[in-house]
Amino acid sequence: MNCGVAVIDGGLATQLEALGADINDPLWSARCLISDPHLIKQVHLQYLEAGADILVTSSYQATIPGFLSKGLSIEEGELLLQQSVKLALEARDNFWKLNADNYYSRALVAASIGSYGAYLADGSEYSGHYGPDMNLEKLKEFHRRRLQVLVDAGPDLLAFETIPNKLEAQALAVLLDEENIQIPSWICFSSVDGEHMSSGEDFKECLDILNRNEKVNIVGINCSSPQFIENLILKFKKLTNKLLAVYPNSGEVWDGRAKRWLQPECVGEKSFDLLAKRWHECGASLIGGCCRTTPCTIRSISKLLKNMP
Ligand SMILES: C[S+](C)CC[C@H](N)C(=O)O
Ligand SMILES: N[C@@H](CCS)C(=O)O
Ligand SMILES: [Zn+2]
Repeated sequence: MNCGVAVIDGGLATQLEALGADINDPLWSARCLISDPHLIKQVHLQYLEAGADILVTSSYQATIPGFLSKGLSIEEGELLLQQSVKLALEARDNFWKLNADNYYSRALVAASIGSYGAYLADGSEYSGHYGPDMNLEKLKEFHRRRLQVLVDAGPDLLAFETIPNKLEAQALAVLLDEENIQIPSWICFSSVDGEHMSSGEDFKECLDILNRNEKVNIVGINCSSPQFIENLILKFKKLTNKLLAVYPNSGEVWDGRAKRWLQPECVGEKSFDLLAKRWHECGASLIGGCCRTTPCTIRSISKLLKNMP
C-alpha cells in the first residue's frame, strides 16, 4: 500500500446491476451468489484493475435467514456465504498472478457484513429503527453464525458496513470478543445528516464503546454522501485514535420503499477524486467508494492517491 493509504473498491451491488444483474430482490446483491457468481468475480476483477487494494465481498445482504426464506437449506446458505469469500480470493489470486508489478499491490479481501437493517431490505440501514423489541442479545445472535462462517472461509479482514445505530455497533464489538476473532475488522457507519449516526445518536457515545475494544481496528463511514465526509473525518479524529476508513456513495439517496436511487438536492462542485485527496489529507487511511461509485471512480482515486498510471 502506497503513501499510507489503501484504496477500497467501489459499489459492488450497483456495479453488478450495471453489468445487467437483476438485484431487485430482498437478497439484493446476494441474489447474484445464487444466479450470477461469474458477474461477482467480474466486478472484483474490474476493481482490482482499477487499483483497489481491498476487495469487499458480496455478502453484504447475504444472511442465513434470508437464504432460508428463499427455500434454501442452512447448509446451502452457509455454502453461499463461503462462496462470497472464495470468489473474491480467487479474483485476487488470479489477478495477482498476472499483475504482480510495480503499481499494483496484492489486494486484501474484506468479508462484508451488512447491518441488520440491510437484511430487513427496507432501507433501515439509513434509519437505525429496528423496533421496540430489538436488543443487544438479538443483534448478537443475528450476526453470530454468519460471522463464524465468513471467518472460517479465510478472508483477510472483516468489513461491518452501513451500521446505523449504537446498539448494533456495541453488539458487533461484543461478538468479536466472544468469538475471539483473530483477523482485523472495520466498523463503518451510515449518516444521513453528516453529523450523527443514521439513528440520530451521537458518534461520541458509540466511539467511546468501540475505543475500549481492541478487536475493532478501524472505524469510519460508508454509503453516505461524499459531501459529509470531510466534516465526519474531522469529528472522528477528535473522538478516536483508530484508523479511519471512508467510502461514501455517489451522493445519490436510496429510496428504500421505491427501491431506487434519487438525485441529491444539491450537487457539490468537487469531483470524487479531489474530495478523496482531501479526505486523505484530513486523516483517512482507507478510502474508496460505495453504492453507485464505479471502477472509473476507483481508478481516479488510485491515480491521485497512489500515482497509479
Ligand atoms: C445500501 S442500500 C441501497 C441496500 C439495499 C437495501 N438493503 C434493500 O434491500 O433495499
Ligand atoms: N459492499 C456493499 C455495500 C452496500 S451499502 C456494496 O458495495 O454493494
Ligand atoms: Zn452502499
